Amino acid sequence: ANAAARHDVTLWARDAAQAAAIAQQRENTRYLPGLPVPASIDVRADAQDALCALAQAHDIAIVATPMAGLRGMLQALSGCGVPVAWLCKGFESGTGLLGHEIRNEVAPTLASGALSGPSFAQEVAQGRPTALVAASTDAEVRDALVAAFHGPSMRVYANDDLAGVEVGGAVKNVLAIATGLCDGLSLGLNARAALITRGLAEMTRLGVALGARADTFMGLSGLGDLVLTATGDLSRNRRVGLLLAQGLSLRQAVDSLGHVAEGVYTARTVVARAQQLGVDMPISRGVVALLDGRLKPAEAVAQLMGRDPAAEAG
Ligand SMILES: NC(=O)C1=CN([C@@H]2O[C@H](COP(=O)(O)OP(=O)(O)OC[C@H]3O[C@@H](n4cnc5c(N)ncnc54)[C@H](O)[C@@H]3O)[C@@H](O)[C@H]2O)C=CC1
Ligand SMILES: O=C(CO)COP(=O)(O)O
Repeated sequence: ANAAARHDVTLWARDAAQAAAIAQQRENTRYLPGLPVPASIDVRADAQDALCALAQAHDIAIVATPMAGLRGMLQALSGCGVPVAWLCKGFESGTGLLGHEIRNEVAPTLASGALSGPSFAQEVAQGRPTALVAASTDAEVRDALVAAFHGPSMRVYANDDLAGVEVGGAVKNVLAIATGLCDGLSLGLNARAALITRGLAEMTRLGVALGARADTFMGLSGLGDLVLTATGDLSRNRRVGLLLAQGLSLRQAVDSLGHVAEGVYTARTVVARAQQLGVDMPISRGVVALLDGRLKPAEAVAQLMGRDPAAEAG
């Protein structure tokens, strides 16, 4: 809706029935109920092999699937000659790859990037003020994203550190599960601030080891999205933590959301990649132990607090 105020926008959905319902009702009742889909947005469900033609009618294609759908969408859109940006935040299950690493595998020459930062979809759709980061190593992609989305209710900042922006978006989901758990166990505001701050430190360590710049993590996709997701009750990842603290099983928690909580699928990869690189990520490790059922919520907290003293930096 934000982009549609100034540009021709086509919304493509893989599910024809859902596309028809959105087109007719002018509302996505399943995923964003109560928020109008502007009449100017053309809603379609063309076959996937017709996606290229659809993309070529526009300046940029935006992929808004969970991480699990990104590979297929990049395959479908590679070779269309249209820049592509994804909104997904996470590491791909199975391969453990970030979005740009998937792109390197399936479409290495595709002009592409990520649009990320603190942005609950509901608030964006309501037109509330939001700031995003357009990340790409390709200046034309950054410019295309700014041209598409920068407007009265949305500021879009450019950043060429795609790896850093992607690590921020992926790791904050894992840390939001931890913070939801902390709040669900009523551990207090001191504990929440400590988790967010130490979480930012471990996110930054992993990002720098993966080639990102440390300052990126002080920006919108690092600190910004971490604060939003860890403290905002609209977050699905935070809700997973809150529900686990109430004693629900992981399956019950995930099923009750009705939406993807990427941190659940990303946590193991974060820890595995950190271990390969010799990076210590105690909070993420605790989340994985909890998700795997190896620790109960209170035991995960005790393990975190029981570690040896350490220097704050480094
Ligand atoms: N909802 C939010 O506030 C924000 C979400 N994101 C990220 O965007 C991504 C998508 O999130 P949501 O739209 O909120 O998730 P969602 O669970 O609400 O909706 C996912 C949509 O993708 C479709 N889908 C699922 N698997 C697919 C696949 N394999 N191929 C194609 N389509 C598929 C579903 O049918 C559904 O329409 C996630 O990576 C999330 O982290 C980023 C910023 C904000
Ligand atoms: O990424 C988001 C906001 O920037 C959405 O977070 P959740 O997926 O936890 O709802």
